[in-house]
Amino acid sequence: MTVALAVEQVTKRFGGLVSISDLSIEVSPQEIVSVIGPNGAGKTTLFNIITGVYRPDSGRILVEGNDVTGLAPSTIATKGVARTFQNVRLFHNLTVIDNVMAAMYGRTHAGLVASALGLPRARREEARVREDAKELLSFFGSRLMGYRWEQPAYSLSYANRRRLEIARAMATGATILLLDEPAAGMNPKETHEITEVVARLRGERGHTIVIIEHDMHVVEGVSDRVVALDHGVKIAEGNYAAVATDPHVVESYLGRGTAGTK
Ligand SMILES: Nc1ncnc2c1ncn2[C@@H]1O[C@H](COP(=O)(O)OP(=O)(O)OP(=O)(O)O)[C@@H](O)[C@H]1O
Repeated sequence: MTVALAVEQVTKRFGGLVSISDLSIEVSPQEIVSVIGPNGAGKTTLFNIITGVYRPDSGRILVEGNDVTGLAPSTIATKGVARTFQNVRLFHNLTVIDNVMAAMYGRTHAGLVASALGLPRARREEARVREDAKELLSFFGSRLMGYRWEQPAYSLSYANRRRLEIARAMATGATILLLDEPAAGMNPKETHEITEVVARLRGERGHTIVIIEHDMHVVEGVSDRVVALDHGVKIAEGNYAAVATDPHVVESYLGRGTAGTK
């Protein structure tokens, strides 16, 4: 089976600092892989390299076997990779449904401009995209129900804004989702829900998922495999139990008491 996402011997330096060092990770289709590690370990840099924000100094990124290293972020997005951010990024003045539709327009024919001009074909397409957006939002059940669809994003609770960010990533049509700390800032109930959402993204929608997460309950709950980074180096990889008890991981990360506290 083709590997969904491959990070091959990637190194990234910023000046004298090696942020990612000779890192290799393979993610199978519909696998959920968590990336853990202390602040500054290189987790966000890894996402930035996969999505084309940064070009690695060496190494390659393969999506479904195709080399995407050095391609523009917008091009890599069309290859089926979408991400969410640690700090939520939405169109805050747009409604919930318009946020989702805007993400979908990247893959429709009419596009936003034609739609804004109200051309007939564009109107038909807009109606179809709106239905797709509603169907997609129904994935989040009562949390993003009908009465919320016309509310501006800024009026949503923090947890709902995070859900909407995931909805937007799904709306791009991506198969591979990179989720940057989806449970950050959430209370225990919301954290539990997010764990279920991540599992359902794979189970019901067939997504392949890479997740950066500090909350070890979430990591334990969702991961097929865990990769631990420290100073840009992979220090452990395996199932949750193996990585969470790995002496190097305990010493560099878990032992500091920084994990699972958010
Ligand atoms: N654009 C940049 N310029 C210079 N240094 C950078 C840049 N981006 C990241 N770094 C450095 O690379 C290292 C890894 O940072 P990164 O943000 O990837 O860590 P992280 O594991 O995501 O941390 P956190 O848990 O705090 O988000 C850090 O030392 C950081 O200062």
